[in-house]
Amino acid sequence: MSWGYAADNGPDKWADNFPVANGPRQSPIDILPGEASFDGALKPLSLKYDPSNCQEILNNGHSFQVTFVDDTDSSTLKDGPISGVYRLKQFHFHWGACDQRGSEHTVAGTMYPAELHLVHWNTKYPSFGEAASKPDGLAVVGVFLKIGAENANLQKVLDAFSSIKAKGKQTTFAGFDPATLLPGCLDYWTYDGSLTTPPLLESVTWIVCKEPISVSAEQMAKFRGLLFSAEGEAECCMVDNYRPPQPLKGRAVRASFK
Ligand SMILES: N=Nc1ccc(S(N)(=O)=O)cc1
Ligand SMILES: [Zn+2]
Repeated sequence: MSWGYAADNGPDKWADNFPVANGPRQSPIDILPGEASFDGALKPLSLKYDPSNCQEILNNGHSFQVTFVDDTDSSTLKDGPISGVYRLKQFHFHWGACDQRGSEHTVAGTMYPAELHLVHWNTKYPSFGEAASKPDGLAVVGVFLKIGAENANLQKVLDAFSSIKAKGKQTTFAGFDPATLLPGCLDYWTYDGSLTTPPLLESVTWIVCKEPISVSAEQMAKFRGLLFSAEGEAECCMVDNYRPPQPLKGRAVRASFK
């Protein structure tokens, strides 16, 4: 049986097949702002995305993701805590069955209803797959979602959900600018971590934005209409697809802001 988020294959069982689950730099973590150290050497994030690189949207049975063409440096992340050029590969979300849970990172124990992950890979390596096994291979920008006003930019993504309700469904998704999902202020916390789903590879420089973006309660309900299950299987709502915070194990969390 493959990994998931249920009692019999969820986060507490992942170490059975992926022993790195108990490694020294696992993600997510609970971010304690009072213990994060301001680092004046941290640069502002430089995110430059080309909407024409947006390719498709798919339900992979764990989340939905929007995938980008990554064969040129036209959609990249630079600066911030990283050196070199990282290319955008995909973005996806994690969310809860109710508005009180769903994010992976927490802030002083506060859980948000959802969390956006923009996944980038270091172009010093030949591909995402190669980069994913290197300690400096990936950089993921995390953005919290908070219940508030309807988010018109996010709605463009949700409008595609009818075509990808079940696991394995995908459809063309063109011309979307992921920069429209970023908060106005790009202050961030950063630490060395991992993928938050199997294979849980310890290759991610995490960059978690302090400022959330808004999502309406009705929009969150649409996330919960997606299915973990494939067509023809017993329907299982795609909710609570988040890993809880993992031990910090001595890692430093730095802040780009005072
Ligand atoms: N296999 N690819 C993955 C990419 C990103 C993440 S996450 N949730 O850490 O951004 C997990 C798996
Ligand atoms: Zn993620």
